[in-house]
Amino acid sequence: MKLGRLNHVGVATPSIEAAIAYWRDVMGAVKIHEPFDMPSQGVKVCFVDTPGENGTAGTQIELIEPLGADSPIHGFLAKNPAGGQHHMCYEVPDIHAARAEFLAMGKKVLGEPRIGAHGTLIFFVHPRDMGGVLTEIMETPKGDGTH
Ligand SMILES: CC[C@H](C(=O)O)C(=O)SCCNC(=O)CCNC(=O)[C@H](O)C(C)(C)COP(=O)(O)OP(=O)(O)OC[C@H]1O[C@@H](n2cnc3c(N)ncnc32)[C@H](O)[C@@H]1OP(=O)(O)O
Ligand SMILES: [Co+2]
Repeated sequence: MKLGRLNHVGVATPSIEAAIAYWRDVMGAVKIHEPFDMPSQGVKVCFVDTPGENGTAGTQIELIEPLGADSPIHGFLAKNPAGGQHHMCYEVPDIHAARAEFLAMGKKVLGEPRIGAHGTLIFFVHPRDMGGVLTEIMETPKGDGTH
């Protein structure tokens, strides 16, 4: 595996609306994208841009709020009612090769690759096998790399 770009840090929240106010008013975020629902993934999502180097796109904060009774983040918020750092997402050039590598290392890969919030294939690796950090792997978006 070759460590790729940190695409986003996932932050779970009970309220994206309240989290937007925090990132705007406390943290001074200047680019907060429109929230959108991902029913297939059981979350509402909102991306907050952080500044990159020399005009390049920086890493994003991915705010996620439960959507529906089966949301995979209900358990996390039950343990962390105020929300908190939920996952880290790294880019790879080939999602299928990356998945095979994690499986070969005996890591618990969660489910099959599926379309994530940036419209490319993603998968997750269980925190128990990743130093306690829920890890998302996503295929690098094609195109100019803007969000
Ligand atoms: C896909 C759209 C978007 C994108 O970027 O494209 C997203 O990122 S959406 C993000 C939300 N979706 C997911 O997180 C899917 C993958 N997650 C899961 O399948 C579950 O959350 C899972 C299996 C990691 C945990 O499920 P659950 O909380 O129901 O299980 P447990 O409560 O039994 O937890 C087991 C064990 O893991 C610890 N845990 C749970 N969540 C996290 C976490 N986010 N970070 C670190 N550790 C976590 C939990 O404390 C338990 O530990 P233990 O020591 O066994 O008590
Ligand atoms: Co994510």
